Amino acid sequence: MKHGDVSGLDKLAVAALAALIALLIYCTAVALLKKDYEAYLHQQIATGFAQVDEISREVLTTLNQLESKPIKSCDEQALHQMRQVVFLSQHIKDIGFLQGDRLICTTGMGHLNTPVHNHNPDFIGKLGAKVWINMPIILTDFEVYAIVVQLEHFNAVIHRDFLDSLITGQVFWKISFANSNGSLTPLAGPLVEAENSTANTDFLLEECSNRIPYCLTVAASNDHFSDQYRLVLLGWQVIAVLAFVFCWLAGGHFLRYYRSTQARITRGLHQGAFYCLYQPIVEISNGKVIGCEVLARYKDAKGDLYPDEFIPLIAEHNNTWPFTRAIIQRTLQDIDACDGLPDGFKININFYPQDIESGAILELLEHPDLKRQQCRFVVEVTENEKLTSRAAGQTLSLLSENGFEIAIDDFGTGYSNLRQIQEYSCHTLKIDRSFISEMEAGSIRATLIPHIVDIARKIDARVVAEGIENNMQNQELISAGVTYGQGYMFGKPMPLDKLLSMIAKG
Ligand SMILES: Nc1nc2c(ncn2[C@@H]2O[C@@H]3COP(=O)(O)O[C@H]4[C@@H](O)[C@H](n5cnc6c(=O)[nH]c(N)nc65)O[C@@H]4COP(=O)(O)O[C@H]3[C@H]2O)c(=O)[nH]1
Repeated sequence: MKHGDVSGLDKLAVAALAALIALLIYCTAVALLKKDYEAYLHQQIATGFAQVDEISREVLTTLNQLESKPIKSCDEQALHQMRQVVFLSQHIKDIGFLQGDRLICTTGMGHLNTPVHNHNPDFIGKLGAKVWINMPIILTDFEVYAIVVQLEHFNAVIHRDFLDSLITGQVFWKISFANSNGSLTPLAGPLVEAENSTANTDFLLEECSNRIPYCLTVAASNDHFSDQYRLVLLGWQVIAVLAFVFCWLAGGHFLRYYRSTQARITRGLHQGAFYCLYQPIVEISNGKVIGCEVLARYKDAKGDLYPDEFIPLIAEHNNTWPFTRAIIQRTLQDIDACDGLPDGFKININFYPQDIESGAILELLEHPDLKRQQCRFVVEVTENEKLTSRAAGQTLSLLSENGFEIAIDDFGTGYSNLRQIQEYSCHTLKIDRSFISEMEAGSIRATLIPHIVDIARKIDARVVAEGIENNMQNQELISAGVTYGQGYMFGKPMPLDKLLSMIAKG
């Protein structure tokens, strides 16, 4: 594959794009890992909720159990039963018995000489339990702040210690009481202290329970995130660097291909970059235009390409028939757009020998427009070994039988087999330009021209001399018996409207 030139700016753009892709890969990976980290934080909150749930379930079950017992006063038997419950319980540190709103005994203190009056609870739970979240309590002989839950005649005291270990991961967290006015009162957790200092809260998640009015908040810093995922992040950094190198190399390769002549040709085929010029074929004695040769040209945003650049590449990449089909289509469009071509006007179209050998060219027989036109379409094909095959001979005969003329291009330079040429009734032999250009030098090749004229006469074919550039060549060709010709002397390849005005001028 022939690659195109890639400028410094192109290289820079590819490097920038590769860097962008690598960055995008890395950022996406980090974003996914952050999501994963957030899921981990959610999990921490869920663990906290589960603990509070477990405690509240134990408290309510215990209080309901006690309530179901026939305890009416605070005698020794009742205290014994209550102490049994405390002993078996995991979280309850003390149980109290109330008459009305007066606490008259507790498992820790026994009978209270002075009953304690309850003040208003902080909240009343959905099942009717009254809850104080920060009640000063005398447990045995020291005062602590505890959570107290009361259901009818009994209350349970829970140490606030459990609040300090609700979440064990290495993250900042806090538990807050949700006040009835919607505000939050922090109760415990490392984040309460950290918030007053320099807590780094790049990640901050807060969830509230819908059963008990409290919320759990967890916060973490980017540093902690990076610590957690150190190895994975390193892995993604390596992947990003590899992605950069890969994209950079692949991008460079793609760009070289994109800029290559081959890629331009392939794109041009789909984008209509090919167009046609028409070179007049004349009667060389009087200059009368009797036909033309269709010559392909290419133009895109990058500029022009000439046949010597694109014709071989099209063959190399097996695009011969799509290309020829596009040229025929373009020619028919041009002809349709202007009238005034004389009847029997010959339109020579160049074909690749491989499309004749493969039979692809037989598609012409299905083309209604090629039959409808008043012109004669001439299949012009360069001498080539492919034309010597039996299949190629049969194809050309079929075309000839169906009204197409056959012209052998660059005659005298290749593989022509006279017997075969006769078989498929070739209509025209085109003498290669090199014979004409060497006429003035009197080369051996130039002396062969009368022989070609003789051959043509024998097979009943016309002779067209290519590349006539001056009158001296023209006169000599007339003397050698050549009737038709084309060349800069009569006209260079030109747009069809110019050819038409040339015909009109006579
Ligand atoms: N120096 C000089 N040159 C003259 C003169 N008169 C005509 N020419 C050039 O000679 C070539 C004649 O076409 P060709 O022998 O079929 O040779 C053609 C033909 O083999 C091929 N080609 C062009 N268009 C097509 C196409 O549509 N299909 C195929 N398969 N081949 C094409 O490319 C070749 C080159 O085409 P072009 O560059 O257009 O070159 C054209 C034309 O511009 C002259 O007086 N002096």
